[in-house]
Amino acid sequence: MLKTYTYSELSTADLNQLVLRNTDPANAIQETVENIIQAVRTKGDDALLDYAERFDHVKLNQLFLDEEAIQTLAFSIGREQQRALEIAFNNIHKFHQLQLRKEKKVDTMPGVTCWREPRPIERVGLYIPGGTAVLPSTFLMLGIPARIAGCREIVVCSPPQADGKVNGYLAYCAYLLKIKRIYLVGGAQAVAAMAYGTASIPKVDKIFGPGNQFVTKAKTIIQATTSTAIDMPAGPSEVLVIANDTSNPDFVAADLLAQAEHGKDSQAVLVTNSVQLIERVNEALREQLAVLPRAAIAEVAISNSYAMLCGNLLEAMDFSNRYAPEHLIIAVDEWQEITRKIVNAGSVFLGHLTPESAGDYASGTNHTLPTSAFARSYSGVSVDSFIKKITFQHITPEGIENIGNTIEILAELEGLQAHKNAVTIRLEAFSNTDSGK
Ligand SMILES: NC(=O)c1ccc[n+]([C@@H]2O[C@H](COP(=O)([O-])OP(=O)(O)OC[C@H]3O[C@@H](n4cnc5c(N)ncnc54)[C@H](O)[C@@H]3O)[C@@H](O)[C@H]2O)c1
Ligand SMILES: N[C@H](CO)Cc1c[nH]c[nH+]1
Ligand SMILES: [Zn+2]
Repeated sequence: MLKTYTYSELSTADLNQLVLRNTDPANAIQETVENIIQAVRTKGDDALLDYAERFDHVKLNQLFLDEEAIQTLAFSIGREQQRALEIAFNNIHKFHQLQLRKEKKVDTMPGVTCWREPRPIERVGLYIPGGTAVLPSTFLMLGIPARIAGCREIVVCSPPQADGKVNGYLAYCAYLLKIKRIYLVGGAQAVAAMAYGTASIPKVDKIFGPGNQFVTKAKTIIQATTSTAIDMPAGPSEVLVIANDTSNPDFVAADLLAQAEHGKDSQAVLVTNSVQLIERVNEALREQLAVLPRAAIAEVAISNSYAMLCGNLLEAMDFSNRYAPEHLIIAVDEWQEITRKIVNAGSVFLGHLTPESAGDYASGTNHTLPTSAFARSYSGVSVDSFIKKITFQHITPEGIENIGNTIEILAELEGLQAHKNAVTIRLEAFSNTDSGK
């Protein structure tokens, strides 16, 4: 089961190696993805149709589902599932709506007023994974903040299923989000299509959404080589659970497996000060894997995962901060005391009754989160991710009097005479006419 490392026995180099999640050491994925991007740029829709056949094993007649097709699929699902998606929609909406806060204007000097105003990113692309599992919840996690932000055009791509459509749950999310078209494109080719545009798929300003290694690699290449931005690298799922003798080993094992079942490249890390807990969690993992439908996937992920034995909870938190997990679960009685020590994490789950699945689906927080240690510098998706904040300023006659000389001196010391002149000319005009606007 989980291989075990002892924190105090590891050198800094060993620790760095353990927290490094380089999923493409031979650069094989990089090469594949570069080729896909190039094919989409040169062959457009034809390349997308070819890739649907090659990777998704489906021959498509057209690259999208229209409003009527979406409506039919949406209402083919059960009432219980509709209700659950609606409750999730409402909770996610409630949590995200609060993120639209108006900022105050500030007078930095009398007559010099500065402020910021939000404007939605006009054209956004949402990628909804659909390879090993279709994730309608991801559609809500991306579509709701995009709608709250007020984005004008929302382009949605998801891999086609075997019947050449998307599943009904995804269609029901489109209905809730008032999205009238879904493009049947998956993987790196979807990212390339939204970055460059094709005859069918509009080019967008920013691409959002998680995905497998091909999707994540495509996003990072697009970010570096085009003017299309990305939300963040949100690749294979990860969880780090901090636990001790107060933890329930069955709950801990369940949380580790919940992320392990996402994909063979997922990682689940247990950090604890208790050897006994590691043994119990291993036992529980065996029991739960025996009845898990996706055991074949989860077992590979667990074999690439590990337990870290620490001296105490502070050391455990220190390791967690180095690892910067996408999801951090603190499954101990003393969670309140150590929460203050969190420096790096995408989303945090506190106590024994807060499974990570709550945030994946329905509590309200966003599940599109930075992976591969990017939680050191990125936040998860929020309404802010769909907005630009533009700065504004206005200077009155009193203001230019107050600040003018400072600007002149600073422009002079940088040797930028034209900058200085833009102020001097105004001060002179103002002093000549004794008027200003
Ligand atoms: N970090 C987050 O916020 C977050 C959220 C949800 C899901 N996830 C992760 O998203 C991932 C979803 O992955 P998935 O595979 O199920 O779906 P996916 O939609 O990301 O990928 C499926 C596509 O991958 C492409 N593909 C498959 N094999 C290929 C190959 N050999 N060469 C080139 N392209 C190929 C195909 O085009 C296919 O349509 C999982 O790893 C999951 O952990 C992360
Ligand atoms: N755990 C994933 C983020 O890493 C999100 C998800 C969607 N559905 C289930 N889980
Ligand atoms: Zn999940």
